Amino acid sequence: MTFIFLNIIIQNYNEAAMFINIEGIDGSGKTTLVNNLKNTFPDFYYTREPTDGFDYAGLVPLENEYNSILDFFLFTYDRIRHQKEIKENIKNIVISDRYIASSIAYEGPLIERFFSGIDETIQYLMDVSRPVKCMPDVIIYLDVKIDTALKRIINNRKVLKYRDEKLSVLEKKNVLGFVSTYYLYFLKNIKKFTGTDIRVEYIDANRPENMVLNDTIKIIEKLL
Ligand SMILES: Nc1ncnc2c1ncn2[C@@H]1O[C@H](COP(=O)(O)OP(=O)(O)O)[C@@H](O)[C@H]1O
Ligand SMILES: Cc1cn([C@H]2C[C@H](O)[C@@H](COP(=O)(O)OP(=O)(O)O)O2)c(=O)[nH]c1=O
Repeated sequence: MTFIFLNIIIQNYNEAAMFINIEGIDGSGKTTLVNNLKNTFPDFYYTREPTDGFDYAGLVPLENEYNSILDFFLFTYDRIRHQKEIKENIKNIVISDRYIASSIAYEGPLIERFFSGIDETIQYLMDVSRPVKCMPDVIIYLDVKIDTALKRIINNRKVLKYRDEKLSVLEKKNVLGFVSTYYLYFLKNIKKFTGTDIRVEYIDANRPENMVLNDTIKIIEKLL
């Protein structure tokens, strides 16, 4: 009996590893941070959204007034398929470059027009996200000034993503303003919207990448 009991404890312990999301607007430095983390914590499992199987062709141009509803469901469909990969690796520590908070932040502002405001919008998006069973234990948000992020994207010729090719820099700046508002509101009220105790950590990502990395390492080491 003891052996079975011990085995259950070990199993639960393994499943109780950690799922960390790295979030932030385009150009906040998520990909750079994740690449640096891979050198520091090579044994963690790294993933990202949109996943490699994402249906970019399904996205509709921004000018289509219903694009955000369709985009939200495309990203959520991608996330539901992503569950298997996360569950299979959760015995370890899983780090995802973007996850559910990205859908709230990017699709929320454009869907708000169907609702009375940000609260009702986010509540709706979380309701239709119920098939997403893996929720993060920790969200690390890279907080960056929009102008700083835009400069990084443009200077490094990081094409404004698929939906953004047609946007002027000013329009993209405007979009990222709404995205930041939704990100910060969602994260500030994370317990209300998710019903779970997700730990949120904010990192000043305006600073050089080594400082962002060091802060992140300190956060993760405290969690281990
Ligand atoms: N802390 C930083 N300071 C200055 N430049 C950075 C920093 N982090 C990333 N960059 C640069 O900014 C650009 C966007 O970074 P990236 O990691 O791709 O951002 P994201 O994945 O959040 O869109 C890259 O060219 C990268 O080299
Ligand atoms: C995961 C996700 C990403 N996105 C957007 C954010 C990015 O602008 C774009 C592509 O993400 P990504 O390839 O990660 O670009 P970035 O380097 O900016 O992080 O997809 C959503 O709109 N909703 C989502 O659910």
